[in-house]
Order: sequence, then C-alpha cells, then structure tokens
Amino acid sequence: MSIQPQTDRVIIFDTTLRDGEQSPGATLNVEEKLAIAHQLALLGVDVIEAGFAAASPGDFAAVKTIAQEVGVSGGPIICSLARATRQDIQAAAQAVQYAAHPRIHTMISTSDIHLKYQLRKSREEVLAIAKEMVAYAKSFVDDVEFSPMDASRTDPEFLYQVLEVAIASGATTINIPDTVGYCTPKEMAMLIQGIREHVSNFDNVILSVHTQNDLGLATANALAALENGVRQVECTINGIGERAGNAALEEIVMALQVRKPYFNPYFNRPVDSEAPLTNIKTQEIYKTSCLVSQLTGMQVQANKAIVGANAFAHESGIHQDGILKHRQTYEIMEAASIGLPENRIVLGKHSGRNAFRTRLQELGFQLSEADLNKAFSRFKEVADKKKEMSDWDLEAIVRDETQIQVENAFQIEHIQVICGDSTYPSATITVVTPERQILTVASVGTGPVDAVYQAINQLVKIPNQLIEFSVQSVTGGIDALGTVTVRAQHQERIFSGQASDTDIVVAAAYAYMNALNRLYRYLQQSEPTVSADFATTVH
Ligand SMILES: CC(=O)SCCNC(=O)CCNC(=O)[C@H](O)C(C)(C)COP(=O)(O)OP(=O)(O)OC[C@H]1O[C@@H](n2cnc3c(N)ncnc32)[C@H](O)[C@@H]1OP(=O)(O)O
Ligand SMILES: CC(C)C(=O)C(=O)O
Ligand SMILES: [Mg+2]
Repeated sequence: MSIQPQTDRVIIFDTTLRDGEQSPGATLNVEEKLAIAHQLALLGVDVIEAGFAAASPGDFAAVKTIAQEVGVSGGPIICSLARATRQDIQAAAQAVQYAAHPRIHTMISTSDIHLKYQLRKSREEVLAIAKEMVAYAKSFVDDVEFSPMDASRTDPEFLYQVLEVAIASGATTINIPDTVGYCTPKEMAMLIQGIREHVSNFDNVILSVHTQNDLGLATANALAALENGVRQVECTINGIGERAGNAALEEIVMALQVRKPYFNPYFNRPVDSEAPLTNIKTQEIYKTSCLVSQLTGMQVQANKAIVGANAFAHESGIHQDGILKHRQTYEIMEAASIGLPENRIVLGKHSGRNAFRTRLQELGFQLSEADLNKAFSRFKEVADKKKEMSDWDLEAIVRDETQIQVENAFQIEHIQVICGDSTYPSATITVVTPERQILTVASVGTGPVDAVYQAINQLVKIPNQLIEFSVQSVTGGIDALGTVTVRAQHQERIFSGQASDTDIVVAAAYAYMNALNRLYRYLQQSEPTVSADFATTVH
C-alpha cells in the first residue's frame, strides 16, 4: 500500500502500541502487542506504530514480530518511533525492516522550554540534528515521519524552519504534535493554516496531527486539524496514552462517519458523497476496544463516547419512549455500526411505563392494565433502591404483584429489626388484621428473621410449623433482589409463600405472611369459626 500526499481521505495512524502503551500500568508483552496488532489490521488502520524499538529488547522484539507477522504485503504500514539519534534510528530500522511497508518516525523537541530544560540545545543545534537524522532515517526506509515535539508551544517561525529542513531531508509525513494537550481547536486550526502558508515544500508530504487529551480536547483538536488540510491523524483505541491519553480512534472515525455531510466539503467532496472518509471497518471497533481494554487493564469508563458501556444505553423514561417509537429520536448512530449487537434499554428509577411494558412483553408477560400499574409502582419502589433492574428482578416483581392475593387477609404495615454481634436480634412488627385492627408487637429471636417470625406468630396465632425457608439471590451484585421462599405446615397441608426485596429480612417477613394468608384463606373456607378467632384476637 502506498499513500499519496494530500490524499482525499483520512489516514488513520494508530499509536495504541506506542503512545497508548505509555499509559501508566498498560505495559504489554510481545504476544499481547501482536494480538492487538492483528486486530488493528482487521480494523483497517493504515499505520500501526508498533512501539519504540530502542526502548527495550522486549519492545524491539514486539516491533520486529509485528513487522514480520502483520506488516505483510497489502497490510498496514509498520512504524517505530525513534529519538533523533543514530542509535534509536538504527534500532527502529532493524525492527521495521521485515514489514512490506516500513516507516521510521523520528522526533525532536522544538519548543524553547524543551530546548532549554530538556535537550539543553540551541535552535541551531536542533535544526542541524533534524536535518541529519531525517536523512539518516531516509537511508534505511523511504517512508520517514518527522515530529517536532511540543509543536503547539513552539515559536511558529522556528517551527516552519525545522519543517522545511525535515522535508528537504526526505520526510514524507510531517506530524504536528500537541504534546502537552495545550491547544484549543481554533488555535490548532491557525497552527495548521500557518504551516500550510509558510512551509514552502510541504505539498509533497502528508500533514499529520498528534493530539494529547490533557484538556479533554484531543478529538476536537484532531478534527479541527482535518478541517484545515491535515490528512493523517494519530490516535489510540479507547483514547489511552501518556497522562490523560490521546485522541480516541473510535471518536474520530465515528465523527467522520456520522457527520460525513459536514466533513465532505473539507475533502473536496460533494456534501452528499457516501464514500467513507477512512478505511476503518467500523464494525470492528467494539471488539478492538474490548481487546485493548482487556490486555492493557485500562478499563473503559462507562460514559466513554462510542465504546463505553452506556454509549448505547438508555435509562430515562422519556428517552426510552422516544427510542421505542423511533430510534433516531435519541441516537445519532446505530450500535451495530461499531459492532455491538444492539442498543440497550436499561430499566431503572428513571424509566417509564412504555419501556417497562415493552420489556415485560419481551419476557413473555401479558399483564392487564391494573396488574401492570401495580407492578410498575412496585418496580419504582425497588428501582429507588437499586441501580439497574435486571430481567430477574422484573420477573420477581411481576410474580409478587400478580400472585393471587388473599382478600381481607393480614397485611404487614411496618417492620423494624435490630441485630448485630453484641445485641439480641429483635423485631418490631405492625400488622393490620382482616378486621382492620392495627397491632404492634416486639420480639427477640436467634437472628433477625427468627425475631420477625416470632413477632408475626404473636400477632397471627395460626398454628403452623415452618418446614422450609430458603433465600435466593435472583440477580448478581450487592443490591440484588433476594427471593425468600417458605413452606408452613398446618396439620396435613402445606402452604407456601414467596416474596422478593433488596432487604432479605423484609422479603422473609412478606414471604411468611404470604404463606400464613394462604393458610388463613384455607381455614376461612374449611373452618370459618376458627379463622374468625384468628382474625380478631387482640394481643
Ligand atoms: C511525547 C512522547 O511521547 S515522546 C516518547 C516517549 N516515550 C518514551 O520515552 C518511552 C521509551 N523511552 C525509553 O525507554 C528511554 O527513555 C530511552 C531508552 C528512550 C532513553 O533512555 P535513557 O538513555 O536512559 O535517557 P532518559 O530517558 O533518562 O532521558 C532521555 C534522554 O533523551 C534525550 N532526548 C529526549 N528527546 C530526544 C529526542 N527527540 N532526540 C534526541 N534526544 C532526545 C533527553 O534530552 C535525555 O538526554 P540526556 O540523558 O542526555 O539528558
Ligand atoms: C512522539 C510524539 C509524536 C508524541 O507522542 C507527542 O508529542 O505527544
Ligand atoms: Mg504523544
């Protein structure tokens, strides 16, 4: 693959394996780098900056292996970074030489602050080094990229001088780094315009930009550069990189895709041109993001644009309602376009009836309007305590709210439990009897559930034996709903009860009361006089 200067599309230069790996803690071994490089090739990046060959034997091996195995004919350009020193350039050349399309990327700082304090060199010395080292890199490969480090804080006049010299010495790509993420988009636009106006020989090279994210402006700055004639962007998957990271590949690519009519004119294309602006197979984005996150250990924040867990998730009722009626009301791109199977409607405290009903229908529940309303109120109560409601939670709620309720039965009004390792577990329960009496009692027990059951037994004196008690967490996580199932035996008959709550003691109380109410209903039907006694006994 050869890339022509000032191409009418964007060259995607991926530096996940070089600048991305500079994220503290993100170090990758050779196998891991190779796995990511294979995926980057599938994603369709034009250039892979595979590492900094002079940095360590491991990085040399990684660049070499990637050059051999991924840099095949028809594959991406494989590049290594090198300081403007003979040693670094030699290492880079030796590592990338196996690629069908090798590139050496050499750089030297140009800002006064870097010259004075880091390099401790004069402008004349830096100019001479740039000239000599670009030519030296060119002696190994045709494809040489040059970066004036800290370009955005460099005196423009000196920057133009350095760039002219680098181009004259054979650089084929000129990369403008905003090394410390200092630029604003307007300043970036002016910087690029200045270079295009003042560097006489730049028409023969590809102009590139490398934006860091220290002020959260990396993507905005990269796009501003593209609007002003830059044709290569340097970026990383998930935006990882030194300090606050680099421009995120997925953000740039999807911005160009989603806003194609906006960007087309900057590439001399008709507004409505359908042709893609990059070679990226966007359906591979999500997979690549997951692989990079997994291997670097750098988690993607949930609200990260494009690849964050919430990027295609909708929680609020108004948005969910809109999405269910017409997806584009609240989505500017489809989940499938980045390789996610579908968007997500997340049920939580902000959800509305439409989303709730739709999810229940998908789960196979056809509820009457009355049952739906009952279930929805319970759903809101539980959602107030839980971050996200799972399908299991919904099933538990529907089961609780739609199971046949015993009319005129005992109802729990209030539960309070005290327990701990240095106190007797005790429970205070208020129950409304079938005769509408409100009764309160306190009791101690061997544990909080036992205390609750002792208290209920004092109020509802229906003889029974608890023969089974089980708790099940229906969802994962600390805020899971717990479902309690109890079986109570009266003479030969067994009555079961079940209830769910984020508080398992509360669920236990309701489950037991549920079983007792069934037993009470049975007694009402089979022994009306006996049941009347239970209902009116005051304690
Ligand atoms: C903005 C960026 O992301 S630039 C890339 C940053 N990435 C890395 O640094 C990762 C790889 N780096 C390394 O492994 C090491 O720093 C090495 C192998 C490159 C150099 O290690 P050391 O020789 O021990 O030098 P050290 O890292 O302490 O200091 C850097 C030296 O390079 C010099 N230097 C920095 N940039 C350049 C440059 N572009 N060209 C030439 N010399 C440079 C510094 O002035 C300093 O020289 P000094 O020791 O004479 O003062
Ligand atoms: C090596 C250069 C391009 C770099 O990473 C930077 O300046 O941020
Ligand atoms: Mg950088």
